[in-house]
Amino acid sequence: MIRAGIIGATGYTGVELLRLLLAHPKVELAVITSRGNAGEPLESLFPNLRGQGTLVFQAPDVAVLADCDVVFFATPHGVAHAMAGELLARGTRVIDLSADFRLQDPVLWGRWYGQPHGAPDLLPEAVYGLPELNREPIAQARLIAVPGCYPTAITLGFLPLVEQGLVDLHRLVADAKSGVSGAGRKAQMGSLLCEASENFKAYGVPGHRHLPEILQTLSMVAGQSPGLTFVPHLLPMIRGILATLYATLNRSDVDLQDVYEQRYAQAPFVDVMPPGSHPETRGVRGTNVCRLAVHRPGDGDTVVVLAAIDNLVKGASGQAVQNMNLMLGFPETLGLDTIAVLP
Ligand SMILES: NC(=O)C1=CN([C@@H]2O[C@H](COP(=O)(O)OP(=O)(O)OC[C@H]3O[C@@H](n4cnc5c(N)ncnc54)[C@H](OP(=O)(O)O)[C@@H]3O)[C@@H](O)[C@H]2O)C=CC1
Ligand SMILES: CC(=O)N[C@@H](CCC(=O)OP(=O)(O)O)C(=O)O
Repeated sequence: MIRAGIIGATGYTGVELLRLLLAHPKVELAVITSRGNAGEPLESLFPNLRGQGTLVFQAPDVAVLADCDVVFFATPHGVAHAMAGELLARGTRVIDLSADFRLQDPVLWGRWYGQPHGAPDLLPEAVYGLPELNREPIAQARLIAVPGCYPTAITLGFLPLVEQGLVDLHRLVADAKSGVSGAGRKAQMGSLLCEASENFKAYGVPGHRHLPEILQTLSMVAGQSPGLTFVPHLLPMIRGILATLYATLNRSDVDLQDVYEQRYAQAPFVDVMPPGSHPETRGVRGTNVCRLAVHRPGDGDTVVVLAAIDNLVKGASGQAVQNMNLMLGFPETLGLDTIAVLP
């Protein structure tokens, strides 16, 4: 058994990690942290987890966490900057769900996140934890930057087209919709029931911090910088992201369905649906699966890709566990073979 710790176990991605790791056959959950609820038993915050052992929340303390083989950061941006270096120095692997190590350029990170990068010395060893792209580097890594939720759906959707140079790189469009849990559990006006229900809106049109993250990956794959218009929206639901992606084909003699099926043939968590399909968020709710469908309306030169994920699972905690499995040499799907919850 490996010993795991979760920093920020009271938040939405933290409790999703709890749900997955408590059921993981190779993991002993050793430390769960909360600053405000230290000393409280697990079930006092999460009654659904009553009966799942005797875990008690503890204050985040590197000396205690360093006894773990792997520590997950399910914390706001900047927290992993401050603590990851010491954990790594003490031999603990780090899987960070925040954006702290996603951008390779610390100056660019500072511009988008509004604070100076707190651990630029660690960036060279951080591996971007998208298993469908970086399976081998992840297996060798000590420090993983788990991709953001929108970047997971959008990158997986565009990847086959961009890798094979099938589309005009300067005219990519990602129209993406997220449930409210994407904003986290902390109190904020936009997440209130009266604000977020019976409403549907776009946000971040002038620039969202996931844009540089998506561009970093697609540029690396394409060998040049693409042009991407990314518009996120907030949907009146709790979980899920649906990304509708548009691109202009630069050749017409290609079987797009075959391209997608071949690209993801070895990816256990990417489901390329049959031609004509429309993936939906409830079809992935509670699972680590990204469901994709590729369309070419009217056999024209526009390709439309639909990508559905659960933002808290494939978009965060499930993907983090998938990374842990690869890092520790476990089967990639261990503890993640859950079936979607309806409705
Ligand atoms: N929600 C989502 O869909 C996704 C979120 N992410 C990222 O994952 C991270 C966590 O997100 P989410 O779970 O939504 O956030 P929440 O706001 O729901 O939870 C954050 C947790 O971090 C803890 N925390 C806050 N500040 C500190 C600190 N200084 N030191 C230690 N712990 C701290 C809090 O616990 P306490 O106050 O009890 O200590 C809280 O439980 C964020 O970086 C987010 O951007 C990534 C992909 C998707
Ligand atoms: C609906 C919603 O608010 N979603 C969040 C993104 C989810 C997230 O937390 O991503 P990071 O890990 O990159 O911060 C947002 O748009 O800011």
